[in-house]
Amino acid sequence: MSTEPIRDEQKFITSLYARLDDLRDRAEEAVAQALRAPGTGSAQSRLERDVLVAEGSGLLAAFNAGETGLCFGRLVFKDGRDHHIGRIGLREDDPARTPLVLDWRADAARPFYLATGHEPMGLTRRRHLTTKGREVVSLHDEVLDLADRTRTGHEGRDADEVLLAALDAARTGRMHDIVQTIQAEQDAIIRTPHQGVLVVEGGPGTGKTAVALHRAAYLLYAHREQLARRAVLIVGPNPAFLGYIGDVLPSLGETGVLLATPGELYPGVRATGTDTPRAAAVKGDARMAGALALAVRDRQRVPDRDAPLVVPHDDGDLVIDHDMTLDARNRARETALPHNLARPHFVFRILDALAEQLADRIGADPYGGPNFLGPDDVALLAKGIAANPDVHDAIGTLWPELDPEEFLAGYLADPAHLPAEDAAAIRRDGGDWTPGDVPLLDEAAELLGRDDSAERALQEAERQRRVQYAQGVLDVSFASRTYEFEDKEELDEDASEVLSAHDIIDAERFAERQEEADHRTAAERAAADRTWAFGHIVVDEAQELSAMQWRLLMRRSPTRSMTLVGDPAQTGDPAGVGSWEEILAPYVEDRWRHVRLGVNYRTPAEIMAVAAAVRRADDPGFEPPGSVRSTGTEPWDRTAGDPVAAVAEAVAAEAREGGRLAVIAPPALHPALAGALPAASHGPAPDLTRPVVLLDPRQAKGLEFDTVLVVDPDGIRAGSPHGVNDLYVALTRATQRLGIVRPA
Ligand SMILES: Nc1ncnc2c1ncn2[C@@H]1O[C@H](COP(=O)(O)OP(=O)(O)OP(=O)(O)O)[C@@H](O)[C@H]1O
Repeated sequence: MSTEPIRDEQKFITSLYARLDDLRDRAEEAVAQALRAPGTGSAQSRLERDVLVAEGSGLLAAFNAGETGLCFGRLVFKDGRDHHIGRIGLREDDPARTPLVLDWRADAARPFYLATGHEPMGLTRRRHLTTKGREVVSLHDEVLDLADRTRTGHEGRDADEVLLAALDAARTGRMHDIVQTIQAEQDAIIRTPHQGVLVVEGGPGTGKTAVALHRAAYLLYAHREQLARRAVLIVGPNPAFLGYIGDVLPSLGETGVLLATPGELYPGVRATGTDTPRAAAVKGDARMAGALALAVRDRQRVPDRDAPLVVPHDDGDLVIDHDMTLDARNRARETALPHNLARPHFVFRILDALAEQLADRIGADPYGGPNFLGPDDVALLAKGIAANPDVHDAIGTLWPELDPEEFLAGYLADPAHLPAEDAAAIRRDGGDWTPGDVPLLDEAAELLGRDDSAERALQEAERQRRVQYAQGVLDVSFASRTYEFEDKEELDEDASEVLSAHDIIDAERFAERQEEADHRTAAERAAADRTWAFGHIVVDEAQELSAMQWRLLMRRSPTRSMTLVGDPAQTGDPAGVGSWEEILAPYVEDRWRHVRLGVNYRTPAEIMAVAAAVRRADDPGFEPPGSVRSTGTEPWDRTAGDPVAAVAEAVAAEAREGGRLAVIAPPALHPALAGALPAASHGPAPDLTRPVVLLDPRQAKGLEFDTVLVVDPDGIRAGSPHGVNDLYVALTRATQRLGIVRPA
């Protein structure tokens, strides 16, 4: 094998890193200088500093991402074009700003993922470069033009060699990006236009999570301005999963993303409680929306005919009676505003009616003539009544101002408008909020509304002033841009300055940053704002979400720009919704796209056969996704009188193989197993980077390990209404070896 091509590539890679170092130094210096600058303390100087810091920080994140695997591919075209492909794009420091390496997301990089012998897309050769640190360790060439007789000695026998090496690599407890080996079917999904709802379905290990994350990175690249402002939200099933996937986007240079579990989507509330499966199912059901709406109406009361409210007043008692309240309530409800926003209508109506009542009494002509009081007198009376705190207290008992948390706590203590057994399942007096309560709090917040009109008007006027100001500063910055960061289609010169200040920050966001106190990114601000509208939402394990959680998420996505990935065969949550049609019809009818991934990249064929047999017991026609590889290692299956001791023994034996190992067992066995496996990480947020972790099947969702031991499969299956799905999930987590331990 010739070493010359490796030497040549090494020379190129070394020069590329020199360029990266140079750009990084400059960006670092720009940030440091901006922060050091004394400034005048004026709004103008603060804005200028923020432009520089934002620009420098965005570039630094991308440059740091480039440190590992900066360049991993090369495309040689028949027409003489020759491009290197990398994690980020960089340009030469010359007047022509010659592209050095293309961003993997650029259109020109697509043949790297799509070209085949049948459809070479103009390529003669595609090269995969494998690097370790800054050193080129191997090359793998694919010749796509059979007429091309040049040979480098690095032509592989098998085009999938690079992919298989990636799939076979030992796991680290953290998901890695797949930019070097994205498959054609995955590439198409990653680059699907961002408008509308895209559902990505596929069995275990088909790369749904990987594809969803790369799609987020692609959309941030293709629509940077819009998405940097509105932020991208990624929803995953539990904190361990979010930790597992948390490195992928930063490794692609993207940081403007908020990762959250569904239980974290109501700012200010930490859902630390747990619901019974029955309570979770009731709370997740769409009927809860109706029940809560009725419960809010219950708080809009009318006194009985024979029990009006009487408020003593200087000019005689004020009587708030049935008819007066009913009329005020109807008027307020007719506004169709949320409870707290309709409240002023109710209040004014009652105050008017009371003023009339008093006027009728005081100014009545005993001889039946017109009232003695003129409009000014009545207005004065009304003013007096409006200033009377007792009147407001009385009105408050009829139409109180309500806070979502207080309201929901009250509702859960005595749940109304539900069948008795459902109400009993969710009844709770006090205690911690649960993930199932979060969408109910959000629903309550929607139904109640917050009367912040005065506050908003003031803020808006101030914001407009700042936006105008910021636009001026940005225009100055745009005119004097200095960076050569290549980020887009190489031929599209105008679009190549994507990471200049204009793209990282626009006038609106920038103006917001002008407030000294608020230097947060869009993602940070989104995390704190219940009414935030995200630019795009990715939902992983989407089959787990309840109807109520969907209502919450759809409110966060008014444009319905969403990527939903999931597998109905893996549904574990008792509140999970049955079909995509059922989930989506209320929001987008049938206007959504559905794509499937059909190849299992994780689980070897031997393990998949065992997992599929479990499902076939209930569903003989069940077809799992085909595994891309087999390892020749058959799973083992043991019955043991002392399953805990058997697991400890098996863990010790498997440890010799190295890599990461997970013991997946029903929660009831965890205390005993944790005792027998002192080195295992376990609990609500296990450390997945440890060599051994102990998980229950729900925690294992979305994760993968070199070796998996499934303990008491029958117990897992019997453990919940979706037990068979939980077992299927547990059995499909291994990339190399699977063992099963059954209690005798
Ligand atoms: N094109 C690819 N190149 C390299 N690795 C890949 C590729 N596609 C998927 N993988 C790997 O396959 C494994 C499974 O991918 P992923 O977790 O995204 O699957 P999934 O469909 O979300 O699985 P599940 O539904 O079981 O959680 C991961 O290790 C992922 O990195």
